[in-house]
This record gives sequence, structure tokens and C-alpha cells, in this order.
Amino acid sequence: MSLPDLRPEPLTPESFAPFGRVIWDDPATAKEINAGFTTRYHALATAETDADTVISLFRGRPRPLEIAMLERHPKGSQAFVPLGGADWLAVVAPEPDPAALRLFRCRGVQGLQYATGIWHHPLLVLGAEQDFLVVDRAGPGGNLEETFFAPRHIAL
Ligand SMILES: NC(=O)N[C@@H](O)C(=O)O
Ligand code: NI
Repeated sequence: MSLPDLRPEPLTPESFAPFGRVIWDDPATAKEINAGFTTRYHALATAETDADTVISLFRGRPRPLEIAMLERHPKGSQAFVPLGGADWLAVVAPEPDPAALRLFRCRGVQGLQYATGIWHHPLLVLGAEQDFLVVDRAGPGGNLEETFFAPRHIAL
């Protein structure tokens, strides 16, 4: 029996809470700094790693909208913040089961952090190439587990 198409749900702190944090201009975290010329949205997420925490740029390109695998990073969290202002997609699951997939449509002003060990699909960009700031782990030993399954299609 084939599984139904994946339909996106909006990314919200509440809906994403089982999988990690949303990185957004959360008013509850706002602090006026720099003589009032900057607003700091403080501690939206905390990077978790057992080694170095590194900051990278990912230049993501659109890919076929089907999900045939998940990955997870058992030794650290992974945060993505879009730099181009365009919507993008995130797929997560509480366990490596294609029937348990959740698809989130992320607005171009929303980033997120996958908590350590959370099953997710690699970066999914919509429409055109987009750069992302990425904060994750660099260090010894493997930090990638993958699982593969029959493709599930995305219906936007
Ligand atoms: N491979 C890599 O660094 N990126 C993935 O982990 C991803 O989630 O996009
Ligand atoms: Ni990843």
C-alpha cells in the first residue's frame, strides 16, 4: 500500500517542539541593545555538540520533491537559517518510518535547529538556489546515520 503525498504544515515553535527549535524574531526573547539601534532575539537555540561547533554556509539548490531517505546526527544538533528570504521545506520524523514523516513549510524569515539525533531530510530548497547559515558539529568519529525507503511525494 502506497503512502499518501506529504502535505506541508506551517512551521511554528509549538508544532516543531518535538524535533527542535524555531529560529525566529520571537518577541519573548527581544532585548534592545546597541543604544536602541539593534534588537537582540536572545538564545533562540543552543547548539549541542560533543566537539567543535562550526558555522558554515550551505548553498542549496532545488531538488526533486520526493522523500526517499532520512538522516540524523547522533553527536550534535544542526541549525539552518535561510539568508535569501525565500520559503523552504523541512522534513522530520520521530522515528525512521516513512509513515511518520512530517513536512513543514518554513517561511524565509524562519530558521530552525534539529535537536541532536532527530531524523530529518537534508536541506530542501524551493524555487531557486538559496544560501543558508548552518551551525553544527565538526569533530572526530561519525555523526551521520541514514535510512532509505520508497519515495514519498510532496504535494505543495
Ligand atoms: N551533509 C550535511 O552536512 N547536510 C545535512 O546534514 C543536512 O541536513 O542538510
Ligand atoms: Ni543533517
